[in-house]
Amino acid sequence: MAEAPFNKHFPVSWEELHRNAKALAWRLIDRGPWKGIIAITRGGMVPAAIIARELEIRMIDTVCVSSYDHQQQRNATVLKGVEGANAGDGEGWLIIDDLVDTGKTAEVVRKMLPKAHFATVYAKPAGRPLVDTFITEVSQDTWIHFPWDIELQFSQPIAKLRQS
Ligand SMILES: O=P(O)(O)OC[C@H]1O[C@H](OP(=O)(O)OP(=O)(O)O)[C@H](O)[C@@H]1O
Ligand code: HPA
Ligand SMILES: [Mg+2]
Repeated sequence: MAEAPFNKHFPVSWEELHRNAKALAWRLIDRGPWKGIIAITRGGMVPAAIIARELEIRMIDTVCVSSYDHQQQRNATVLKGVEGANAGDGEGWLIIDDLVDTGKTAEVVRKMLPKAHFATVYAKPAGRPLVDTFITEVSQDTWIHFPWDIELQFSQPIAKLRQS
């Protein structure tokens, strides 16, 4: 498959992620009570932890899905479904992921838990119809760099960038 054309880059700091995940918790609190959270690994575990803390939810399970090698999308492969939580058709449960991009991951997980409420911090237009609640939309050609994938490093002065 050809490399996806991500023309724009959107780095997210830990503070920004925390603030946005907390904003998501504010949106979700009045739609509960929630029986528990299903976090989509791995990216969903960080916002899921923040939301669980804010909503005082201690029942948390995971659905383990893998669909990207860095920016290269593969088929969404389910490595583990919901096991311990007894979530049934998902009624009253929250599914949390960091983002929806093409919506492939969301599609697979929605089939497993059709009545669950699917929430993400970020959404791109193609995935947006599959999410019930999200906080920030970015364009389809933007790659979001999460804080766990990046580190502080030297940045060229703008003048130097102009010269190259
Ligand atoms: O809407 P989609 O096009 O399916 O993309 C969104 C999914 O891709 C990323 O996960 P990834 O499979 O890269 O695994 P990770 O969470 O372990 O990084 C992200 O965390 C979402 O789960
Ligand atoms: O924009 C993205 N950023 C990080 N992981 C992703 N997985 C799909 N799209 C993205
Ligand atoms: Mg993921």
